[in-house]
Amino acid sequence: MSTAFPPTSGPGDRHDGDLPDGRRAGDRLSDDGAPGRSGSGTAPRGVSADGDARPSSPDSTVRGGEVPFVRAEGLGRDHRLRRERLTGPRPVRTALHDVDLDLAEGASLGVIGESGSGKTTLVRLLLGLDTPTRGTVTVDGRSVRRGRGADLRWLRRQTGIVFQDPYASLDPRMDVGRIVAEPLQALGLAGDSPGGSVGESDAVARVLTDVGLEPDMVDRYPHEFSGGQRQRIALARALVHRPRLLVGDEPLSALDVTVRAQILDLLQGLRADLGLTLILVSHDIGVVAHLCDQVLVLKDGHAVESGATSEVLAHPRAAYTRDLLAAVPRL
Ligand SMILES: Nc1ncnc2c1ncn2[C@@H]1O[C@H](COP(=O)(O)OP(=O)(O)OP(=O)(O)O)[C@@H](O)[C@H]1O
Repeated sequence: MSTAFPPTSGPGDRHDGDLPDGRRAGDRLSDDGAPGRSGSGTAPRGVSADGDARPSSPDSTVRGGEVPFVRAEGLGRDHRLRRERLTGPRPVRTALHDVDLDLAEGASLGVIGESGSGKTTLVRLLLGLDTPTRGTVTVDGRSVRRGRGADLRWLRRQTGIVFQDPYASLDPRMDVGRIVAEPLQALGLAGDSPGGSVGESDAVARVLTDVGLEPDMVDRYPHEFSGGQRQRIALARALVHRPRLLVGDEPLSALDVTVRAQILDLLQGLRADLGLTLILVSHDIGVVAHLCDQVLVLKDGHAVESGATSEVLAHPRAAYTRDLLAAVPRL
């Protein structure tokens, strides 16, 4: 089903510019964006405190609210592997099995599971960075489709992404001002672009302040910053165009414990202040418990459990979830 919710419109939908798709976690981020929030997005709907979750079930859903901002239906991804012999069929590895997911605007979803369970695959499909073998994705009621003639600028404008490695994700040749402004330029939102309307230096100064950095850091280069500061820069870049959806693929795991706590608090504050919808991929169940009101547990590409985080953590139904929780020394 390609669900057609009335798409909200806003200033972000009126600009041109895009970046190529097909990136993997760790790629430089410059392909997101939305310069303002759409009308209905200003008051995040979110999920209720108890998460409005449906009963957990295999390959089931995270039902976050009445109108899903992000919806995946029957989402699956197979990879054809190389033949071991010249004859015979090419074996298939299924990275994701038919996952359904609904997430209301303003809600936060943690995607957890062991390495290789399909977390990054799911996120890449949701963001239109990879093409599903099966199923559909809609964001804000619009179909996320790749391929010839596809134009995902509208999605880039609504999305910010933060990756794991704050060292690899920042271009060492660019100063902070250029790094953070990159999405505005790439999406044609900066005032000096045709049709662009966002004052670049003001937007950069504002978002640097939002993430706890000084606006006068714009002339400095990534190597002059600590890991935590770099992740703040990456966060500033992800948010400079005021996206509605923030996606973090292990954004804290490369940081040491103290810095991790600071960035965790920062993310929590930003999410509330900016009314962001959050999808967070993390190995760290403690991080998910802190930040996310919904959780989806993946195992071997299957959604084995989903629901309100408090409920899933307190009463895990799937044996796999219980094992994951047991593997955490203390939440
Ligand atoms: N291009 C590809 N070709 C073949 N197999 C792939 C490809 N991309 C991913 N896979 C496989 O799909 C499965 C899911 O991978 P994915 O990267 O989504 O896992 P993950 O949960 O994000 O892992 P990690 O936590 O280690 O990042 C893995 O078995 C992986 O080897």
